[in-house]
Amino acid sequence: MPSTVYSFSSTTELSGGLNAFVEKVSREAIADHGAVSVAISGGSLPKLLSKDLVHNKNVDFSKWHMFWADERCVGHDHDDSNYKEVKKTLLDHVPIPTNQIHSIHEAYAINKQSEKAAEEYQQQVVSFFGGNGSLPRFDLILLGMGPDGHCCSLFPGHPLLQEANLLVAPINDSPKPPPERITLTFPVLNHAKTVVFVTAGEGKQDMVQKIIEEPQLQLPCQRVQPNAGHVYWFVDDAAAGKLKQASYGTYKL
Ligand SMILES: O=C1O[C@H](COP(=O)(O)O)[C@@H](O)[C@H](O)[C@H]1O
Repeated sequence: MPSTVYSFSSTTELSGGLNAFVEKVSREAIADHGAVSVAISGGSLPKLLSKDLVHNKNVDFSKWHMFWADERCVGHDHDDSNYKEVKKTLLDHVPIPTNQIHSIHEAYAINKQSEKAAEEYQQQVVSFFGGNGSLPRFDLILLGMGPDGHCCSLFPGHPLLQEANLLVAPINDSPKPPPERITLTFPVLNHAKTVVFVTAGEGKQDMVQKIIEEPQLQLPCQRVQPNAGHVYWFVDDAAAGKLKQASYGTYKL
């Protein structure tokens, strides 16, 4: 099924729409199974997500379980840390219980032991979802889009795009620094209930156009196609600047 694209006149409007959408996903997940499993990536996303969400009293954050869609092998207080950015923008302001925040093993990350970090993180994912052999099904995966079309730490042309067994994979040659990282893999992304890409700014408009209107390119973001879920794009008008009008609509609750 094609993804749904919502474009907003500004990043302020985008954050407002995303806030309303996340509130709805959270409410539905809690009504269905009493908890919300969320995976989030880094970059520009955490700030766009958190602007209004941190003030939203209709979201029951006590039921949230936070995971990272990808993480860099650095300490939690390093400026490259996706954990640090999410902590600063979101976790420091909302009441998610600390034992429901699933971050990368810091010692492995500091020592750039990406294989061990990925293995340990996969174990955290399996422990939460249950290790009965079935794939984890996240309620919500929030992703950014790199200007080259990457998502998580899944880069164009990289062998990790073919990874079919691991849930969490190490990478030691990320073309975007730092080179050592861990990432959720496509089997996990494509088993999620809801995946939301969030991207803004004119610098992203060429890639947004390619991803939405040229599916044959098979860029990493285009390979996110949950088999029983849906992909949404939340973009501002600057990022949507090269899309045909027919490719997007305006989000209304
Ligand atoms: O390296 C990364 O980049 C992407 C995109 O970041 P953005 O700043 O262009 O939004 C991000 O989604 C990913 O988590 C991160 O590790």
